Amino acid sequence: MNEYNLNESYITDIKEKLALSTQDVQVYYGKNQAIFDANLNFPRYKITALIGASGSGKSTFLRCLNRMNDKVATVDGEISYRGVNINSPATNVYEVRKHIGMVFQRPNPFAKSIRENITFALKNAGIKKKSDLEERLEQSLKGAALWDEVKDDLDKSALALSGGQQQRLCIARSIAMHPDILLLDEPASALDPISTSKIEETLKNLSQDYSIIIVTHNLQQASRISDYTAFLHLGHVIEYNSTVNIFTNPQMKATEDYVSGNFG
Ligand SMILES: Nc1ncnc2c1ncn2[C@@H]1O[C@H](COP(=O)(O)OP(=O)(O)OP(=O)(O)O)[C@@H](O)[C@H]1O
Repeated sequence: MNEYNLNESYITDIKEKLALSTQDVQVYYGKNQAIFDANLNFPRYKITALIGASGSGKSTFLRCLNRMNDKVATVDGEISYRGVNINSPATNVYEVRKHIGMVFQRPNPFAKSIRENITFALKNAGIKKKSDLEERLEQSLKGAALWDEVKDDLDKSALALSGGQQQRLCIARSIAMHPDILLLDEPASALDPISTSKIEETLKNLSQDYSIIIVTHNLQQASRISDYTAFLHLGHVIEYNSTVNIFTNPQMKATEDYVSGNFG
């Protein structure tokens, strides 16, 4: 395996409005440190991809951004969202997740109807009026490009949908809560190429209204859909730049090797 200097990095300065930023984030699983000094600024209404080899810490880092690591890891440092350090123990985790939603690798709809998958959390959040629920249902299914396929089957089980449709339902479930930021952990890796391209198109459209951070193994996917890309190696953010620069003009040897397939 090639040896790279983990203390050198190239992190571009984001001049746009920010959705979220991390300062000196360190993550430990017991005594093992999985993320080292992550300082990243995520721009608003853009898609940022996290790339890197297996075990480089992409999912660990993503999961910090809406406190999903709370019970499994120790996360030090600050994660700033609208002027608040959401990594502080004083911050209400449920409140954080209303603003920062997450979609996982495997589609995980509830074993309920399509309608209930969307309305369940809304009802829990206090939205009771039928017309409001119906409006959110339609809006979010349209946002996830699923409405036309399911509008006549809203009371059918979500589990009867295809994998790709289930994943778009999970995206709809997330956006129904009107979050600001959407985190996605390899949302298309379990899907066929047609479903993958539908998800990519959906995310591109959603980035007009949401700030999106996506973990992907698929370098073509990162270059197709993201505006910025962070390359992680062994828990270190080695390079962060516009996606065009990461793929055509990488500043660090490790990034160059990774994007050109000469890594490892
Ligand atoms: N729940 C956990 N407990 C202990 N160690 C973990 C846990 N989850 C991840 N790790 C370790 O943290 C490091 C980073 O793992 P992580 O899953 O974040 O990497 P990744 O880049 O997302 O990998 P992949 O692409 O394979 O999903 C690895 O060394 C992994 O073994």
